[in-house]
Amino acid sequence: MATIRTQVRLPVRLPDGRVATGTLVSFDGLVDGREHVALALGDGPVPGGTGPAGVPLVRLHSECLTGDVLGSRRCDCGPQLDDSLDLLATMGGYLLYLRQEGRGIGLYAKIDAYRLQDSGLDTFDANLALGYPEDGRDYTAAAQMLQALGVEQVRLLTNNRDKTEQLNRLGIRVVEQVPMTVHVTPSNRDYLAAKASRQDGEAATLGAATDGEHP
Ligand SMILES: Nc1nc2c(ncn2[C@@H]2O[C@H](COP(=O)(O)OP(=O)(O)OP(=O)(O)O)[C@@H](O)[C@H]2O)c(=O)[nH]1
Ligand SMILES: [Zn+2]
Repeated sequence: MATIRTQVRLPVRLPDGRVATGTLVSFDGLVDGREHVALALGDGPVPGGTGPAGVPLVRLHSECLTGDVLGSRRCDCGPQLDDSLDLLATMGGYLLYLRQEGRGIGLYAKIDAYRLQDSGLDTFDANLALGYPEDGRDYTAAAQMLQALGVEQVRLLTNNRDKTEQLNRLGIRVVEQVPMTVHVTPSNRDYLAAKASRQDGEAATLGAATDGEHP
């Protein structure tokens, strides 16, 4: 069982320039020993909003240094992080920032996988060619974090059915899977297409937005 270790107030700049007051939470006892954090935003779920009152909106965001920090256009993690912060600040809820870089294989391995993708493999075959699973992410620590936060039911912001299924199995009830906008650019088109065709249940074409890019 995990417990809350520390919580601190964290003002965060939202994509539109507004500043929201969040609370950053760290944990003791997480099963994988990684430094995952939760960011609580807003005043909690809005009664009478789009979902059942009292059930918070939650985003499980897997770390992506290239997309989240450096603005890489090879994936759509950065714009999806922005969308999540924007929505969570408005509706209230939690961002769980999970240290699962490269779908769990780590940053250097992801960079190796990118090099293989540049020679023709898709995102999943590149992982397999390096001896890694297509997607090795386990959300047990995420479930522990939610339990420590006192959250037993969630409206989960994702297109990835594996997240929903794992959380349900781990005792966190996903009452609704809320789709994310997919941000398509010329640089991530093949990556998103591979995800859509290879991941069963991935609603990757839902709400697609074409983001401008000047090569
Ligand atoms: N190994 C590997 N990881 C990648 C690649 N591109 C992005 N990632 C990682 O994938 C993770 C994000 O996963 P996505 O598949 O984009 O999205 P998701 O979290 O499964 O699903 P959503 O909840 O719908 O966003 C991050 O940890 C990224 O670092 C890649 O080509 N190879
Ligand atoms: Zn990414």
